[in-house]
Amino acid sequence: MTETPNPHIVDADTLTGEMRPIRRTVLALGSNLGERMENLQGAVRALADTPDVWVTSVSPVYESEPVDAPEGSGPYLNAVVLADTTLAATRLLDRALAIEDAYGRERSEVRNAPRTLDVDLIVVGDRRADDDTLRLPHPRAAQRAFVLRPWHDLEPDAAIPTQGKVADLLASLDESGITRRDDLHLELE
Ligand SMILES: Nc1ncnc2c1ncn2[C@@H]1O[C@H](COP(=O)(O)OP(=O)(O)OP(=O)(O)O)[C@@H](O)[C@H]1O
Ligand SMILES: Nc1nc2c(c(=O)[nH]1)N=C(CO)CN2
Repeated sequence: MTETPNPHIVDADTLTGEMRPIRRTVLALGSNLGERMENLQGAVRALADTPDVWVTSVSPVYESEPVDAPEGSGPYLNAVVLADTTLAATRLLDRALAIEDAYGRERSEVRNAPRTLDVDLIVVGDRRADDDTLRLPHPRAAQRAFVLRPWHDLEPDAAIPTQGKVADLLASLDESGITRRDDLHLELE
């Protein structure tokens, strides 16, 4: 028997223009190659300049030891950006990848190779995705203090859908590898 699609259930990503809902998004930025602060600041500006994306806050900057990275990788600067968007999650991902490219990101066969800029989608509203090109919520965010700590600075009561409260997840992680850099600030003009 073939299933008849329920006309009352609408996939928000298929809606167009003004019909699309506004979604709260959490994006994680990282850089461990080149001018790290310039790369992160460029990413914040590029996100803020993206039509249909409204950046609402930018976290403090953390310096962090590379996690699961090849020998010789340098320390990262990490930060988190909160934004509202009416873009489909797939379009936001396209934009994130284009911003990485604009800041000299080279794609390597080596897993977690050093990079000028990484822009990861952590949460896009309640959107779930589970294929190679897009996984939401980000499957590794719950184990990453360099994502959760700056996010917690902005939203102490935040939660990752199905994975738990950011504060509780952080309590189970070793944060000794991350240091807040109060001498560094990302501007949100
Ligand atoms: N939530 C997501 N955010 C960003 N990229 C994602 C996401 N889910 C899947 N991807 C896919 O992952 C691919 C590889 O991304 P990338 O090389 O930046 O991974 P990574 O940052 O090295 O690893 P990690 O995902 O563990 O942070 C991208 O081309 C993208 O299609
Ligand atoms: N400290 C730190 N380690 C990492 C990071 C990162 O942003 N910061 N990103 C990775 C792959 O995305 C792998 N390891």
